[in-house]
Amino acid sequence: MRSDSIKVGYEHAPHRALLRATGVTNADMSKPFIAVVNSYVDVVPGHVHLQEFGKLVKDAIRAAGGVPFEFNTIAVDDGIAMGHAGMKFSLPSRELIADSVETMMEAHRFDGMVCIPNCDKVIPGMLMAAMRLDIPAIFVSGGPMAAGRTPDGEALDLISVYEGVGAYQSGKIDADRLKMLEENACPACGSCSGMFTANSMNCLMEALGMALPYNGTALAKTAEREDMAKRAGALIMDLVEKQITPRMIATLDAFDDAFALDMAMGGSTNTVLHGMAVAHEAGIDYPLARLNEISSKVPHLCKVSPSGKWHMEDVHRAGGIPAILNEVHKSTGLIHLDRITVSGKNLREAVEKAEIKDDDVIRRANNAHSASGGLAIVFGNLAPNGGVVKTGGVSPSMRKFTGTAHIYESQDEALAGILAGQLKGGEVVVIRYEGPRGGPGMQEMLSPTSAIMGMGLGEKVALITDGRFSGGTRGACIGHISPEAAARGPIAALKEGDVIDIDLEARSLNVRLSDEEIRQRLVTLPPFEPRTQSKWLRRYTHFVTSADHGAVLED
Ligand SMILES: CC(C)(O)[C@@H](O)C(=O)O
Ligand SMILES: [Mg+2]
Repeated sequence: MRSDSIKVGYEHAPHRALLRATGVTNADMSKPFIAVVNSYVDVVPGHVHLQEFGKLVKDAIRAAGGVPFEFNTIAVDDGIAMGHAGMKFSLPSRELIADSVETMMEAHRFDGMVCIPNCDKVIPGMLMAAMRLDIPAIFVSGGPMAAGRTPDGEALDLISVYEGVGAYQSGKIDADRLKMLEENACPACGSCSGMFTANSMNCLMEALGMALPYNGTALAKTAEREDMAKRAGALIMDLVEKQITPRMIATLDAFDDAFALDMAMGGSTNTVLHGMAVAHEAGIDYPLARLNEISSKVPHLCKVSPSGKWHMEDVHRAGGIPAILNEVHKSTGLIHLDRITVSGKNLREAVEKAEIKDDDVIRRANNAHSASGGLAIVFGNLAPNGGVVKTGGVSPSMRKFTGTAHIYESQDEALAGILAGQLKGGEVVVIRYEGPRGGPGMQEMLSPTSAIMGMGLGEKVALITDGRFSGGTRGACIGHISPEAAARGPIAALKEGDVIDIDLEARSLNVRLSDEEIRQRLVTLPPFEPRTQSKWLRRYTHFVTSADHGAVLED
């Protein structure tokens, strides 16, 4: 066992002395040492309940013959970090989590790990570490929050409040309504209840094979979720015994299946960024353009908030991720069912018998929202290396749009301008210098996109950025534009009033300028100066790579 290198032999008497002081007994010394990688923090509703949740896992490990050792990662609450300088730290926290899990696992030679993520960056951070280490691992998430309800029963979620801000600013709702939204949108612990980034990633882990069936949809603090924790604590012992490791599970076929699910369920655009980063750590160079090939073959079957009225509890009730995967399998033949998963069984075991129990929530392929998937990658002279859009969240009238550039040099400037009523309609809002290096930290633009929707401008303006979006963003919003402005991508060449053409069917994003004009404009720009005094973020800007490679740090 890996852990023999800290607990076997006379030369490890000091190590054992220390382990005894933590409560390890003589009998424990011959057992596998299992890390419980928790992410309990008080400030995130998706993590506030994970202390007792982690205990369920530890007890199960011990009952199955292992010795559990729990440690914690950080967890950023994107919704609280949103709309101010705090959001610059969100994506970089993913790298801190990956590196800290690697550090703890390597320093203490654990034999396996049960990872307990839930919200946005914690899932990819832990998954990146699991792929990097390639030591037996299983994931069990903290679970989604239930949807909120207005006093008359209308479903609410965090995005209702974000869009409420724009509606209040433009006089569409009063202060009492905004207060009601604030008080009712998030009823309890769990990851915010729509198909936002946390739930998207927790669902993708089922398709990847790194989490048990229903990991993405069984609500937090339910008997079903707690049973999943207990099963994960027992299953890690089998994975260690059989030496089934993450890279044996998360193969290229597994990533293809995860992105096929993403297309069918209309996941957050962040799944593209994080999926590329996790694949990179698994040693797989996943080409961004491959997503369009998958999107063209996989129907969009499920519209969950912000793209529709359903929430995770509805998806669970309707059959969950296994039911979506089964419908994709039956209608496209694309899903690789005979792949091993952390359950010790093949994907087929959970998927083939799964039925759709409510075909309003999970549509059948012959009645899909669209024949192509809910995400797309656009290319063109503004995005030579790609841009990402959640097509499932774009209204039909905005899938083809031409507008004049209204340029903001930062998210803060854009939010202030939008809320001050600067937009009239017919514009393409350009928010630049918010890429991985330029921001730095590639902020999510939920505040500006929600303000646009809340002010009723969603059918009148589009928005493009080298930053990224929240899973709660909807509308004609294209993000992750690569190369970013700080890397002198063409988005840096744009001037106020330039005419921009967006065509989602053609997967294109272009400005009506010649290549020579773009080149001329770029060479006149001054050298880029990092825009942060933060020591950590300054270091981050030196190592971060482009969004089309997952914005990972250079190896
Ligand atoms: C605040 C949210 C909804 O978590 C957002 O940050 C996301 O990425 O979905
Ligand atoms: Mg987020």
